Order: sequence, then structure tokens, then C-alpha cells
Amino acid sequence: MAAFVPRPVYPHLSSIPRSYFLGHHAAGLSKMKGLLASIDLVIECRDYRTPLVSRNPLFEHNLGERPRLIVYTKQDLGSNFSTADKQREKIVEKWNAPSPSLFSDVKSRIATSKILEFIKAQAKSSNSLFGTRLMVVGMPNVGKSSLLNALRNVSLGKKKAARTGDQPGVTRKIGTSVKIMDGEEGKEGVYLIDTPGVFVPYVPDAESMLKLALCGNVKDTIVPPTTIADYLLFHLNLQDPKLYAHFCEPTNDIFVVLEALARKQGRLKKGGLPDFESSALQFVQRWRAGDMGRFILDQVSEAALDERMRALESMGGSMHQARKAAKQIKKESYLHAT
Ligand SMILES: Nc1nc2c(ncn2[C@@H]2O[C@H](COP(=O)(O)OP(=O)(O)OP(=O)(O)O)[C@@H](O)[C@H]2O)c(=O)[nH]1
Repeated sequence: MAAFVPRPVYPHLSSIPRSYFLGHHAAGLSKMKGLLASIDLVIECRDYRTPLVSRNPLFEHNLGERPRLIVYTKQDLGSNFSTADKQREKIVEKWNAPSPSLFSDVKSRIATSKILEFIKAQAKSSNSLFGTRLMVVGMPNVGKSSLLNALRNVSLGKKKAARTGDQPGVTRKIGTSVKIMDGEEGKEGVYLIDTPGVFVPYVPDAESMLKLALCGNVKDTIVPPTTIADYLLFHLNLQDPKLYAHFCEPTNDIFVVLEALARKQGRLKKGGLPDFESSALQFVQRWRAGDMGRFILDQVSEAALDERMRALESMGGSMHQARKAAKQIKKESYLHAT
């Protein structure tokens, strides 16, 4: 039998939507800007699995005047804690310098304590009598509320203060500030404000949108689940097709995998036909839960960062530029189609 050859690149899909900038994203961002003067440190969350794509230039443009700590969330889903992972993290740290970067997993007390140590040092250097005020920002579903809960739990032993969920948009409004650390030397404590996720104004390319959809940063109804599953299959094949050996032999055909999964799990419609949609969601959920390999989706190199920054520049960090770019792309795809 011929050896299995994975797809080396993912085909371009012009049908993938490239915007998900909702009303409450814009409203949230403008309120965050209004609060900025009273904030000592902005904690910007990005997804560990998409260090390039989950970087939202809107935060730099609008909140960049305050000191920032970049936290890469969900490290447990993207890292095997190998030497290669550590080397890649070093590159990511360099990208963000002088802003510091930390890598987090909400279930790890060690990772959460490192963030707390950083915050403690920040609070020590502050002379404010009113305590240190932090704001956590990031793309939808990146793990902001979970981080707030983890910081509060490890530092104060208190239960969940912010609602979390596995779909984007659980936090819709800016929260009230929540105490996450007691003060020292007679000072007030440290307070953290949770904020709604804000999506990038426009995604420069279809593959980036697929990455964001796969990581759950957009609702699962925006990109068809079978397309998200196919994009996952593309990555699984590049990593190791054994990651889905539980269902079937190596293949580049997502419908072969989904049919095998549907039959195994009894996800069948009338007439015994496989339910491809629910099987696709199940396939993706397994990966999101860390049950089908831990790897990242972005390429991490200086060249990849340069290319990304150029693409984002052309889209612009401002809403005006983004809308202009969106119109241009629509016009081009119309010309292609006619
Ligand atoms: N495995 C893992 N899951 C995480 C981690 N952090 C958050 N999650 C999960 O990611 C999902 C989203 O977390 P939230 O804290 O609700 O995300 P958010 O950024 O506040 O979401 P929005 O309300 O859309 O702004 C939830 O299912 C969390 O349990 C992490 O470090 N590791």
C-alpha cells in the first residue's frame, strides 16, 4: 500500500467569513478606553495555540499607553513542555519585549502563581493609596474570566467570581473590579476588572479565521463545523495521523473520519446516515479538550511575525482602516466570482 501523504498546505476557501466584530465588542472597547486612566496594568490574554492570530492590534492601538503583561492562555492545550516548546516560547517573549510574557494554564497553581508574583511586584512599586487596578482583555473565549477566577482562587482561596463558558461571548459587559490579592504594608489590595472579548476588526486571511474558529474564538455557527473539522484534520495529519487512529486509518478526507466517528458513537440520522455536523463538532471538541494531541496552529518565527504584522498593518488597527480593507476584499472577491 502507498504511504500516506498529508496535505502540505490547506486550500484557500473564499467562502470563509472574515469578520466577527460585534456591537458589544465595539462598545466594550470604548468603555475600556474610558477606564484606562485608572488602570495600572493591562493583562492582555492571547491563546497559546495561536500566538500570532490571537493577537488583536486593537488593544495595542487603544490601550497601549498603559503597562502591559501578555498572558498566553491554555498552555496545557498547546504544549508538551518539551525543549522545542520552551524554545518557541523564548521567540514569543522576544516578540513582545519590552512587555513581559507569561504562559498560563488555569489548572496549574505554579503557572498562576508566576502571574501573581509579577502582579505583586507591580503592586509593590505602585504608590497609590487606593490599591492597584488591573484590567484583563483579549479575544473572545481566550480564557480571561477563567484567569481572573484562578488568580483569585490561588491568592485568596476564594471561589469563582466571574462566569465562564466554552463558547465566546459569555462576558458581555465590563465587570466590577474583583479583589485578587490582599495589600501589603498597609496598602490597599489588588483589584482586577474583567472585560468582554473583543475580536479583530477584520481577519487578513481565511486560514487565520479557521484557526480562530478551531480554537473557539468565534461561535461554532459562523464557520461550518465540517470545515473546522477538516482544518483540524489537516493539522492532525501534519502532526501524526495516529492521533485519530481511534476512528480510522490516515486519510485526507474528513467525511471518512466523520463517518467512522458517527458509526462508533451512534451519531446517526434517519435511515442510518451519519450525522456529519454533530460528529464534526464532537471531533473538534475532543481536540479542544486536549484529547487529540497538544500542538499549536501558528508558525512561530521572525519571518512569520513580520508577515503577520505587514498583513495587519494593511488591515489597520483602526476601525476605519479595517472597514476600508473589508470593502476592498469584498470588491476583489466579487470581481473573482464574475
Ligand atoms: N484547558 C484549558 N481551558 C481553559 C483555560 N482557560 C480557560 N479555559 C476554558 O476556555 C473556555 C473559555 O474561558 P472563559 O474564561 O469563559 O473565556 P473568556 O475569555 O472570559 O470568554 P468571553 O466571555 O468570550 O470573553 C472555558 O471553557 C474555560 O474552561 C486553560 O488554561 N486551559
